[in-house]
Amino acid sequence: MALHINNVTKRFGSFTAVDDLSITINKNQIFGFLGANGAGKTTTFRMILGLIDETEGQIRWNDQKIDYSVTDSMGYLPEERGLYPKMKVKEQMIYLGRLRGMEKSSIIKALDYWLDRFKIPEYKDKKVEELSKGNQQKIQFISAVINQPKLLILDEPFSGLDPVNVELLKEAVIELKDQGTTIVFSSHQMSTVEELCESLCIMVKGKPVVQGALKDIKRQFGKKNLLVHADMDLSFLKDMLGVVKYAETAQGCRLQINDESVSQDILKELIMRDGFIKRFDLLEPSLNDIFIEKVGESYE
Ligand SMILES: Nc1ncnc2c1ncn2[C@@H]1O[C@H](COP(=O)(O)OP(=O)(O)OP(=O)(O)O)[C@@H](O)[C@H]1O
Repeated sequence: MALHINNVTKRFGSFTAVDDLSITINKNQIFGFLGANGAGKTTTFRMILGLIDETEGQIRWNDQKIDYSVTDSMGYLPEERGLYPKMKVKEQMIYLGRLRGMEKSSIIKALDYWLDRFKIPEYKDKKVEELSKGNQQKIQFISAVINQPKLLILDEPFSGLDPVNVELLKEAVIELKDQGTTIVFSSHQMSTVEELCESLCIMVKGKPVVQGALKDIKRQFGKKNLLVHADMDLSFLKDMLGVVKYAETAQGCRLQINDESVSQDILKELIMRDGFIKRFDLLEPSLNDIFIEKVGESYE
């Protein structure tokens, strides 16, 4: 099972919101969509779900065009959350589950499971408007997964959640992946994307500017981070050849360097200066570094 997005473009009038996007997302994968506000993530999700038509190109789920015959096996957490505030959680879930062709008994069984999982069983008979924003979000997530979807699309699922609930949701996403669900999500939380996704795409103005497996993206980025903590004035490091960024932090000096070999030059220089070196860590670039460079260029 795979989701194929082939040369997809979406125009609204003369404005191009998604520009020649091609991606394959395999079964059991968690795929991340990143991009600045307005980059085209939500538009892509709506096309995947068949809510809007692509202007050019095609999207296929298991080689099939996405229409009503397959949407029962999909789950969607939309960016504009859409629960009925006056309806009780249980009634709402029964309504949404029935729309997807589920039996009432299996809806209740799944609802009980997820409410327990999210540690909110007491909200089953509460109206949605009585719940906090974070708890409403968990209910919205449950509504997206109540039918055990094969393809799950989550638009900003972690926004507005406290760190404990982010963890609960991350665990749920991993569990669904392990059970065979293909998950596509967007997020502005780089560390979460880094933890969950093997593959991702960074979009800028509708175009994919970075795409592929996270480990390859990091390798191709080339630059590395270096953390140096030593009993000496380290400010000379900012003038060394190959040092792109320099910042003093509580843990020491955090540098971005052009490539690994620069770290050897720095180490030699530190040894020559004869101060006590407490820490010298060569680190992979973070997704945040990559995002800021790639998306930042588009602001210039
Ligand atoms: N129905 C529409 N008509 C006209 N323009 C639209 C429509 N839907 C989206 N757009 C435009 O397409 C662009 C992409 O919007 P989209 O919502 O896909 O971005 P996004 O990456 O999800 O952004 P965010 O991170 O802010 O949610 C935006 O410039 C938006 O204004």
